[in-house]
Amino acid sequence: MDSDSSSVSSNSEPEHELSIFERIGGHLDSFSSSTRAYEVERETKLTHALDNLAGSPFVSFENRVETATFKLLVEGEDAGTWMKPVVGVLQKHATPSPFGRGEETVMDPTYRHGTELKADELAFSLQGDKNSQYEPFVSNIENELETSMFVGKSVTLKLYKLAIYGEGGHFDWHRDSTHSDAHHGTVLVALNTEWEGGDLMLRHQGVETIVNMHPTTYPKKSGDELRLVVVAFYTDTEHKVMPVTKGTRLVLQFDVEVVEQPPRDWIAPPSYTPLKEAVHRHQHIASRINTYPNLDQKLVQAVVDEIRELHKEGTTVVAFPLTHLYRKASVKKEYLKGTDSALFNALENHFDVVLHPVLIRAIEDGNGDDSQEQFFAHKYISSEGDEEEPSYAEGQGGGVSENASFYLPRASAILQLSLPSGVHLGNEAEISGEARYYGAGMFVEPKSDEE
Ligand SMILES: O=C(O)CCC(=O)C(=O)O
Ligand SMILES: [Fe+2]
Repeated sequence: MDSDSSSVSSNSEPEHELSIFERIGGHLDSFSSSTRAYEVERETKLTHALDNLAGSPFVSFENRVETATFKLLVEGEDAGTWMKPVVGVLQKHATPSPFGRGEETVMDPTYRHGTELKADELAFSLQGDKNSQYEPFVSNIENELETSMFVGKSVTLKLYKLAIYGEGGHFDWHRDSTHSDAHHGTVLVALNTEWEGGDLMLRHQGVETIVNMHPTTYPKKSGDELRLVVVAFYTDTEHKVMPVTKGTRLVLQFDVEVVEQPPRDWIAPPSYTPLKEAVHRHQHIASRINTYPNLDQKLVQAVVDEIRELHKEGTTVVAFPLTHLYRKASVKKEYLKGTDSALFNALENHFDVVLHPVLIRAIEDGNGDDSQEQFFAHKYISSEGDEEEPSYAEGQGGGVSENASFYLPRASAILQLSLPSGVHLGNEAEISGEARYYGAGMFVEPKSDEE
């Protein structure tokens, strides 16, 4: 196993942010009981646009399903297992890989050099073999993608081919062809062979990332367990395979088909409330999945358009959470990170945008099976009074702001606003309900000179 290739970098830095948050959590000033609440809206066009922006353009993770029993059969012939493939048998049946240049499909070893086996030539278990873990392996990947790249959608994996790269094998920069309207992603999984070189490179918004696809071994009492690395990217992500300098690289390629549907319960039992589920998802991603920021201008524009629409319909203040956590004093334009910064800059061209620390309050409504969480957002106002906002500080607590809403996405921001249990909040007794979520929000109004 070659372990010295570049490793995947992660931008999620959740430990860091949560620990900052934990530190400031102890010092939080009291909430003003006079702040008006913002009604929280979920599952709207704007929250979906924010979810799309929060979706990572590519991810990688280890699949923990045991693959040792997976066989490899080519046209019925035994070609070993995923753990120990018999390269010679695979090669015997494989055909050279072409690629599309304009309208033509061509062979050009200077651009692409490798062979492949199509899905219908392959099988992973003998007929009637009931012990195969292949189904769980696939659904594990589907579930992970529904929490990371395709939030709020339903995902199906379809085996497309097995790519074989011997010494000198490579594939220059390209985007994958799509095979159906529903086909929006590619999943790659390298089988357990020895190879050097052959790095997979991904390019998104001009930023190149190298992903180490070598399987990892996990020591277990019952013997070492092999864990395969899963890489997934949107079909329009440019990628490339560097020349293999030694050995053979075998890569399974799957098409990811995406359906607009509520996702399966990937981790949460039915009794889980949406926010509990969100917290789980965040912890899960933080500990298991490498994600990357998405700064796609089309997705940013979709958010701009949606906000304009809401203003037109009479919601004068459109607010939503930031993706990252910040120290309270750092909730300022100049400190914004990644997507938050890109979005703020884009919105500022069209609207008046204000940043403000926010608390999301969840109130349990009813009990037992009928219990539902109701959400309210509050601007966090320091007890020093220097940040009081007259328009939202009048009246007694519990009032709901009119013509203003807080839009809570499924995925992005609220996950990082979630409070680790056990952190004590300064003076939470002043508001009813359980104060669990902190962070900051963007408050977007029409430009005042346009009114
Ligand atoms: O083998 C790989 O890692 C990727 C191959 C690829 O990009 C393709 O065949 O389209
Ligand atoms: Fe490709």
